[in-house]
Parts: sequence; C-alpha cells; structure tokens
Amino acid sequence: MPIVKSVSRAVTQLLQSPGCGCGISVVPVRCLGISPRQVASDASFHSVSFSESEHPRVLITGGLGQLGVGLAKLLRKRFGKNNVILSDIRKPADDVFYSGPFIYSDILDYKNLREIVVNNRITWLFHYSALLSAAGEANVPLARAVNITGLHNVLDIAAEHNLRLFVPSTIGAFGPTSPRDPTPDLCIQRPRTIYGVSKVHAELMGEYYHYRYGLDFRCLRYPGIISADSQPGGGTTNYAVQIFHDAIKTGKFQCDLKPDTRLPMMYIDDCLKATLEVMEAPAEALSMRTYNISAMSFTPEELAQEVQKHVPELQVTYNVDAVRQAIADSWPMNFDDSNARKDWGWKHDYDLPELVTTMFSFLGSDSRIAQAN
Ligand SMILES: NC(=O)c1ccc[n+]([C@@H]2O[C@H](COP(=O)([O-])OP(=O)(O)OC[C@H]3O[C@@H](n4cnc5c(N)ncnc54)[C@H](O)[C@@H]3O)[C@@H](O)[C@H]2O)c1
Ligand SMILES: C[C@@H](O)[C@H](N)C(=O)O
Repeated sequence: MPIVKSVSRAVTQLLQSPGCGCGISVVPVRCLGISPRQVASDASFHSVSFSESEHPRVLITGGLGQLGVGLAKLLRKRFGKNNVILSDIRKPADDVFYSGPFIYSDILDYKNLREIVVNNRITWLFHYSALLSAAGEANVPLARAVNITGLHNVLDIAAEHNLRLFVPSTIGAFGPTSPRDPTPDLCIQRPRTIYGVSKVHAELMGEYYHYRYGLDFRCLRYPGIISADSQPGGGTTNYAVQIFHDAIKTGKFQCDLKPDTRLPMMYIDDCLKATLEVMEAPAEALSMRTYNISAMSFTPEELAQEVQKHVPELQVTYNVDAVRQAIADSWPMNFDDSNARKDWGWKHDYDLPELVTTMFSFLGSDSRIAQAN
C-alpha cells in the first residue's frame, strides 16, 4: 500500500508540474532492430540544441503547399538560405528548387525523416504536411494517415532529437458545440471533420510530449489564410483566395459558401510573422503551448463588396457546396486571441481593406481590365 501511495504521489507531481518533467524525462525511441528501447533524455525543458548565438537549422515538412514556400522565404531571410530546408513529396517548381535547399521527405517514412533530421543537424522543425478540411472529408483514410500517423512520426523524432517543433492547428479544431463568437483558447473542442479531429489530437499530443518529455512544442491555431502567390490546397476557406483570381481573370465569381458565412481570416504575411514570433518567444513568456491568432472575420458578401471597390464589374453568384457549408457552419465566427497578444505581443498588420488592396497590388488588378480591352 505505501508503495502504491508513493507511486501515485510521484505521478500526481508529474501531472501537476508546471511543465517540467525533467527529473524523469525519457524520450520515446522507435524500434531499432527488434527491441524497443527507451533512452534517458538530457533534454532540458527550456533549451534547444543550438547555442543562442547560432542560427537554428530548420526543416519544413509539407513545404510546397500554400504556406511553406513563403515560410521558407521568411526564415531564410532571417537565418540564412542554407539553414532552411524545404521538403515535400511533390516535385518543386524551378524557382522554388533553385531558391534554396529542397529535399524529398514523406512524413509517413519514419526512418527517412529521422535520417534527414540527423544528417542535416536539424534543430527546428515546422510540420506543415496535412490534408486540409475538404480534402480530408474526400479521403478520410489518407487524412488519418498523413495528419495523425505522420504527426506521431514527427513528434517522436522531435522528442528524440531535442528539436523545437511547430505544428499549426486551425479554426477547424473547433466544432458546433464550441462557443463560436468569440471562440476562446480553452473551450469545448468537438470538431466533426477528420481534419479537425486530427488537429485536436495534434494539440493534445504536442502538449503531452511537452509536459511528459520536455519537448519544446509550439502551436498556433491559424484562421483561413489568404495569399496571392500560392494556391490553397483543399480547404473550406479557399473561396477567399479564388475570388481574387476570378475577379481579375473573368470578372465572375461563383462562391461555394452562403453569402453570410462568417469565418476568421488572415493575410499570409501576418500568419508567417506570428509563426516566427512564437518560435522565437522566450519559453517563459508562453503560458500555454497552443494559441489562437486572429486578424479579421468576414463573410463572402463583405469580401465581395471590398473586392468590388477594385473591380466594380465583378459579378458574384452563390452555388453552395453542402459539405463545405456544413464545415464552415461548425467553425468559429470570431477568434479570441487575447492570450497571444498578452503573452508574446502578437499584433496583426492587415485588416480587410488592407488585405484586398495588397492582394490586388500583388496580382495586378489592372490586368483583367487590360485583357478585356
Ligand atoms: N492554409 C490555411 O488556410 C491553413 C489554415 C489553418 C491551418 N493550416 C495548416 O497549415 C499547414 C500548411 O497548410 P497549407 O495550406 O500549406 O496546406 P496545403 O494543403 O497547401 O499543403 C500541404 C502539403 O503537405 C504535403 N503532403 C501531403 N502528404 C504528405 C506526406 N505524406 N509527406 C509529406 N508531405 C505531404 C502536400 O504535398 C502539400 O504540399 C497545414 O498543417 C494546415 O493544416 C493552414
Ligand atoms: C481553416 C483551414 O484550416 C483551412 N484553410 C481549411 O479551410 O481547411
């Protein structure tokens, strides 16, 4: 009985510790050969494996999607071109391939991923590979594999090699029973998409590895991200990117969500800025490991009105996609990001008018008018 009591006391202390299980931390190591092994970790809770005067050595998984190339550009500016490796399972375009290191990496191949981390002495990992909400509903087994099994591989390798790990979560990690206006950091999370379920799993597993093994896990819940020079992949918020391209190319846009569907959105520069800021924030500043970040919320109708200020002849029609609409109706309408603002000074730069002006200056709003003439 006394043994049972002291074991339970030790477990209770671990669970209640404010984040440091250092005394007994053991990192999980996969089967090497035939027997599973556990190796005592010297990972200290707040440290990373490069000296503060050096730049981190960065790996980005799933880097050829909407966000990865822009992230690589930002990080290379800060840490040097050769310190940031983009990876994906797709073939990069020439300009991406020649802009800095690129490597093939399938996150479902644990040994290959580990080899890349070891051979390149990676210290920071940004885990961007995923199937997004609509793509996930179209192929649940693949979404489960990439978003859940892939995350497990990344977590184990990050813990084993003492990496600082960033995993993005999403407004999609909330569901119809969450408070939607606004949605705080801590509340009911019962999403109804495989994407949302996998992201809640990622948040919880990352935080568990943080408390259990000392993994330096950091996570932001992104809103729908809007970018000019990269295409979104399989998301419910895609309409908010497509409208710009269609306004310029054809002057006609068919929206797959209802005109009054309000969702949190963000311009890509703000998203990437927040990502770098939270990764550089001192550990002591982080009262949590998963934060909401927010910039603006709008409906398709409100976005269309703002776009029409630049392309007045734009015609918008609505042809609602039932799957995407059901997903959007279960997501937050407004995001409460007060903890991010308080803890590490998060502040967005782009509101709706600024976003629309920036998108058109990037895409060249005159080109459609020029083509039409
Ligand atoms: N874009 C958004 O609006 C948004 C919003 C919230 C969160 N996020 C999150 O940010 C991250 C990046 O989003 P994105 O918009 O760039 O996604 P995306 O769909 O555009 O790109 C995902 C990338 O993952 C790659 N991938 C798929 N399977 C893989 C595998 N087995 N191994 C390695 N790579 C694989 C794909 O080839 C693709 O290039 C994702 O985790 C996403 O959930 C994005
Ligand atoms: C919101 C986000 O996670 C993604 N853009 C999606 O719509 O699936």
